Amino acid sequence: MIHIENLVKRYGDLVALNHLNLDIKEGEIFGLLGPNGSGKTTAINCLLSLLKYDKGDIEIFGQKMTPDNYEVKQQIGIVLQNVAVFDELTVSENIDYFCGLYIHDKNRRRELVEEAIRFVGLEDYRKTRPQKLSGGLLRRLNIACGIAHKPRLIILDEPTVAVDPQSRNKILEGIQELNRQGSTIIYTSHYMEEVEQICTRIAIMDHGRVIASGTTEELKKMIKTGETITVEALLLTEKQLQDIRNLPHVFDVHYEDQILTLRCTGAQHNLIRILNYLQSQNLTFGRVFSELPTLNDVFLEITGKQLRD
Ligand SMILES: Nc1ncnc2c1ncn2[C@@H]1O[C@H](COP(=O)(O)OP(=O)(O)OP(=O)(O)O)[C@@H](O)[C@H]1O
Repeated sequence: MIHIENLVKRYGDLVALNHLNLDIKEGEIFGLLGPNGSGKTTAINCLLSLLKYDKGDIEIFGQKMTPDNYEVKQQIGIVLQNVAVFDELTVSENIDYFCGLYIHDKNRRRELVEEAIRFVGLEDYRKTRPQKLSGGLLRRLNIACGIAHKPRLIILDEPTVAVDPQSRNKILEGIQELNRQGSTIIYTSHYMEEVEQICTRIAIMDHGRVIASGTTEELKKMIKTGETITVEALLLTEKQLQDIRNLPHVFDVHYEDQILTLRCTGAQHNLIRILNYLQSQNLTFGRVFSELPTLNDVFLEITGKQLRD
């Protein structure tokens, strides 16, 4: 459905997109995950022909994307980072206005506006003006305006930045429902938990390039970490740390502020082995937990830095 090939975008000397390649299929909730400044917004703006790029090709629905390809643009719903609604219109009127750009039948539009209001949970605010809405509710209105006409493709650029948990859940549920109803979704975020929760396929970006892509499971299989074990409150000597490093399947040991973090390859009994060792040394310890790899581990192993840096 979307094909991006060798996309290069420079802002002066800064290379914001460095030969970006992406393929997105119909029916996906496709997550574009990357730290701030990795090029997600630039990629979306180029995709929508809102921004000129230096090199590369973009195809949407099998057609070359150009600034005046209105046939393609008609089928895309956009929710950008900056809220763009009219202060002088109410919640319903705003949604009706944006929906009216695509749907001319008044009765059909009434249904769609009502559905969009329910989608984002703004039933109690139909007649409220945007200035009276909290940040989270305003973002929900922004989303309703972008999706009410039920486009074939919906692009959301960091829709949950700075929203309260209730609004965030409502937004994530709404996106999944839109996808069930037939829209393909592109979702950019630097929150890996969100991307992991809703996206069917993910591309991880860094420095304007895709550094890994696949389903969450596929991404996690690309890395060495199979399990991360954390043990709280210990007093470990250098000799003991060395013993721990030498335990089978342990490949990275970090000890700071009396918290021991071990990264192990996927194998059975890693936790038992470390607990047995601690017990054999008569060491006291507090909470112990074992976690499966996260997308942050994927990012960490590929780039050497945390996603949240
Ligand atoms: N108009 C601009 N002029 C100059 N540099 C820009 C401009 N817009 C973005 N950049 C730079 O391009 C790079 C990519 O930015 P972009 O906004 O696409 O990243 P992002 O992944 O969307 O980040 P964020 O999550 O902060 O939105 C960054 O280094 C940014 O500073």
